Amino acid sequence: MSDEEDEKPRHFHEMELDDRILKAIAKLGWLQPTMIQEKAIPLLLEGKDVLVRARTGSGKTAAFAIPVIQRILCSKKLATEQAIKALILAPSKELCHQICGVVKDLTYKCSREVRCIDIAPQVDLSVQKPLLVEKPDIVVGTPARTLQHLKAGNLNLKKSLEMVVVDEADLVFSFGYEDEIKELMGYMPKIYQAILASATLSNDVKNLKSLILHNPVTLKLEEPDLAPASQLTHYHLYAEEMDKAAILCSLLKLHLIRGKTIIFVNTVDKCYKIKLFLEQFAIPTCVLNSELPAAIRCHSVNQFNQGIYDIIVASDEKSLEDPGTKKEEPAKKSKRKKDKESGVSRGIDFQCVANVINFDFPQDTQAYIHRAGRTARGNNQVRTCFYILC
Ligand SMILES: Nc1ncnc2c1ncn2[C@@H]1O[C@H](COP(=O)(O)OP(=O)(O)OP(=O)(O)O)[C@@H](O)[C@H]1O
Repeated sequence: MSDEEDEKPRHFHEMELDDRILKAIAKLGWLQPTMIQEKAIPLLLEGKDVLVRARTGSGKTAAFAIPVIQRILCSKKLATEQAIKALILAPSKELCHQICGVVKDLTYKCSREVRCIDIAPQVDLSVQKPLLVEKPDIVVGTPARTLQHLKAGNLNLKKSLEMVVVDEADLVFSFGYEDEIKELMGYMPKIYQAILASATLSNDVKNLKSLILHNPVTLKLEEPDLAPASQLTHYHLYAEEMDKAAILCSLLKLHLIRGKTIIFVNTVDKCYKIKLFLEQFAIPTCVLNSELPAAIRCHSVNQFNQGIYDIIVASDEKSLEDPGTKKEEPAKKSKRKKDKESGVSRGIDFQCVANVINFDFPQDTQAYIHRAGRTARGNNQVRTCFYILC
């Protein structure tokens, strides 16, 4: 094969995928794999352990979900018994909900053959037990929740499990899941294929890698952390703190900022202040923060994605925690309960976002990257904007 042919992007239909997966991909409107999917899917189909490092919004979820589904469909041809084949771990309830949604989209032509359940919602264990007794092919959950079911004897992975995926691996340890992951390993079979997906290669990911992966291939794309300028434009506006709300309101009212918009702030209180302020000027908004119950957070993201609201005010105070401080510090001022398993700027797939506004300055480069990563996602070629008010 010539170099030129070698460099040509591959198409999904060249990856020897089941027809039902290809039909689902076509229904999603994905014309060709993203760069990380093109590289990761063939390796995963070969059964290799892979550490997938690619920028936020690059399509990592389908990069691991497609091979997982393909492998299950293949094993179904021979299997006589229904069994749990894949476990997907993610650090927040929103992400688990989202991953399960992607799997469901990709299995819409084979939903009887490949069943997936999300055990992250904090309902009583006994409510989910009957679902697990049916042995769905794929179980998605947070490490803590999965461990609870394993300890309660509702889940038995030792005999049947073939694949383990950890999504947003760099967050798993910083969410305080280190002990749970170590304990979880005791419930795994000796041999399984493991996949770690992460937007960054932190020390936490390296620790997780040595804990979970065996002789892995590390896929680290040589690409910038942020979407290219053809997809994403960055602007900054200088403003006094007290003028920022009025400026924001004017930009929206004058339609200088158009389309679906995420406004990031650094605290939960600010989230409500901005919402109330904008609503005084008849600008409807919804809010997202770690003090909202999980079901409401998922509802807010759905409402935004369905276009019921064009503006969401999100506080990503979780990502502001020092990743080095693994243990949760006792809340100093607020008596309100924050959900440890919530994630706002990390991994959430807000759909068709035209603008991201940093009402509060992101605390560090990673926060900047992850906020920016809520827009210009996948192969979306529509130009989007990232504003900073500082
Ligand atoms: N091949 C593709 N073509 C077009 N769009 C795609 C493709 N694959 C995934 N997408 C879309 O790209 C968006 C981002 O995908 P995904 O959430 O998997 O990214 P990610 O790399 O996991 O990001 P993050 O690190 O923020 O979690 C989604 O809306 C998804 O539907």
